[in-house]
Amino acid sequence: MTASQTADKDQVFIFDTTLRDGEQSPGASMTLDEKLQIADILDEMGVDIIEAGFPIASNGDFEAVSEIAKQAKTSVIAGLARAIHADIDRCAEAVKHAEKGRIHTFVSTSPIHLQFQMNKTEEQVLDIITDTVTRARNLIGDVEWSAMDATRTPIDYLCRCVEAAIKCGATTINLPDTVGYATPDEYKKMFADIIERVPNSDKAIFSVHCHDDLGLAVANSLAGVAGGARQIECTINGLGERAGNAALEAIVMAIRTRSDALPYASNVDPKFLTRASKLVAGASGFAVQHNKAIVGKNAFAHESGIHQDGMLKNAETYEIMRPEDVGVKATSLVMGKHSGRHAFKDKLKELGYELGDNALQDAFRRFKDLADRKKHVYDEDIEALVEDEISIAGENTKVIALTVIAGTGGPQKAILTMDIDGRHETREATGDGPVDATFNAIKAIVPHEATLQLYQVHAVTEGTDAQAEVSVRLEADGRIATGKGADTDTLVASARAYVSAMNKLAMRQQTGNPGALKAS
Ligand SMILES: CC(=O)SCCNC(=O)CCNC(=O)[C@H](O)C(C)(C)COP(=O)(O)OP(=O)(O)OC[C@H]1O[C@@H](n2cnc3c(N)ncnc32)[C@H](O)[C@@H]1OP(=O)(O)O
Ligand SMILES: CC(C)C(=O)C(=O)O
Ligand SMILES: [Mg+2]
Repeated sequence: MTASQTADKDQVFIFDTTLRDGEQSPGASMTLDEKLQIADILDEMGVDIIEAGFPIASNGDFEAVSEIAKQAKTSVIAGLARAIHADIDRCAEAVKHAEKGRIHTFVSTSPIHLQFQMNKTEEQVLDIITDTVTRARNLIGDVEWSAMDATRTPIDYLCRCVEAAIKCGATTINLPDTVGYATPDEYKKMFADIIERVPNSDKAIFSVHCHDDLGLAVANSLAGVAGGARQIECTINGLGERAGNAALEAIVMAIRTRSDALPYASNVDPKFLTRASKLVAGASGFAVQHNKAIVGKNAFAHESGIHQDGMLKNAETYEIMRPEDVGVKATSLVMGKHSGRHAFKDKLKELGYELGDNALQDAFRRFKDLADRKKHVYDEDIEALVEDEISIAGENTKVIALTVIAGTGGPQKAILTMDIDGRHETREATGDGPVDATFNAIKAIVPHEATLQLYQVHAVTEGTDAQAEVSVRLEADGRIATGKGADTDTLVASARAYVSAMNKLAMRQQTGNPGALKAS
């Protein structure tokens, strides 16, 4: 594989290490079946190289790399190996089933790693590089060599290591920011310097591999590419050691979306990104944070009124990517306390309601009140609210305020204020339970003799903050009327439902006056 130029854009190779570095996240172990599914989608989406595991680590890892190697259609399948013959041989054994296999061998180069992890001198490590890269190259034509902790390695020594690896046949040179320490400028300069100083640097493709300890993994990866690297090592959802690796989806979409500033091309088809993200989240058990770039639940969702208004006028006002390009069906305008009238009206239209100006204003005011009290406002909530609004529109007897004192002490007491033809009246009443007290308070304000035939409550949605939808059926003079009320407070919904039934009954008696209701 060689770096090529497509028109005015340089090709960057995407190297996915979800199944190796990603799986190194504590608690993210995946089964063989899950790994095969993930590898399959990575292959299909156009990932150039899949690092399928670390074959010496366990028999399970060996089997996973071998099986993925067998199933791969177009991707190169790589396995990781320390700078140890046994690791390299085991890796070669696992990737040999692939049409295109790669051994990825690595060794530490930084002073702190040489002293404490490896207990070796610089010269000893140089000999190890020569020995192990040569061994790998004798087993396979595609060898990647990585300088573990490259970004904390003195540049002169790093140049010598890279030179030795290329001399022994490494075709890819990876300079990882193993501990997520680099800044973008430093990382870019490191690549530019090494590529300029190392003899035969053009014989290998240089690769970035960044960790997110300082939240700079994607920025550093792109900076490394600006410095001359043409392979990017990354993971789906940024899964990986500690704070994770650079997120593949962010890299791919940054390159596509800002092709003006980042003149590179990748083979990855972004339509698969959402599916791949869900698959990895499910297999690893690491849920994706809602505000994660590209694949987070909120990446294409808007709740605030000003943004929703902008989105309805032109999606480019607040979105720099099209959701369908990354496999998301559509942008969602989430109704909540920050939403405005434009989005509310649009939502009503979607739900099949066309309200007049006044009804719309009333419904919007009630929606805002509801959103203040309720964490999630679902379509069903809005439907219940609008149905309630429609049923009381034009009624001249309305519930204004209700306070109920309930509990074990009894008797339960309701203090109710109602609007009757523009006049406010307040009464207190007790009852056998809070609903009975509430209905007695209504009767105290509007004395009538209709009888209650049915009282029914159901929750509009799930959760303790769900709206209650109450149905009340009243009967008078052989006529029957049913009223509905909806509110997060079951008693308020009950009062509304009762008053609505009362109003309807009065209309049916053609008096229009609930106070005129008589018992049959
Ligand atoms: C930055 C990275 O992501 S590096 C990859 C990290 N991933 C993993 O470690 C996951 C898989 N690892 C494993 O299953 C195990 O660690 C194994 C099988 C590789 C090794 O297990 P063990 O032999 O029990 O060794 P252990 O893990 O305790 O210690 C690591 C040994 O490897 C050595 N080592 C570490 N990196 C390298 C390297 N690149 N090349 C050669 N030796 C290395 C260490 O110095 C230490 O050797 P020592 O025993 O002589 O001190
Ligand atoms: C093994 C290497 C490439 C690595 O994962 C790192 O240095 O972070
Ligand atoms: Mg890593």
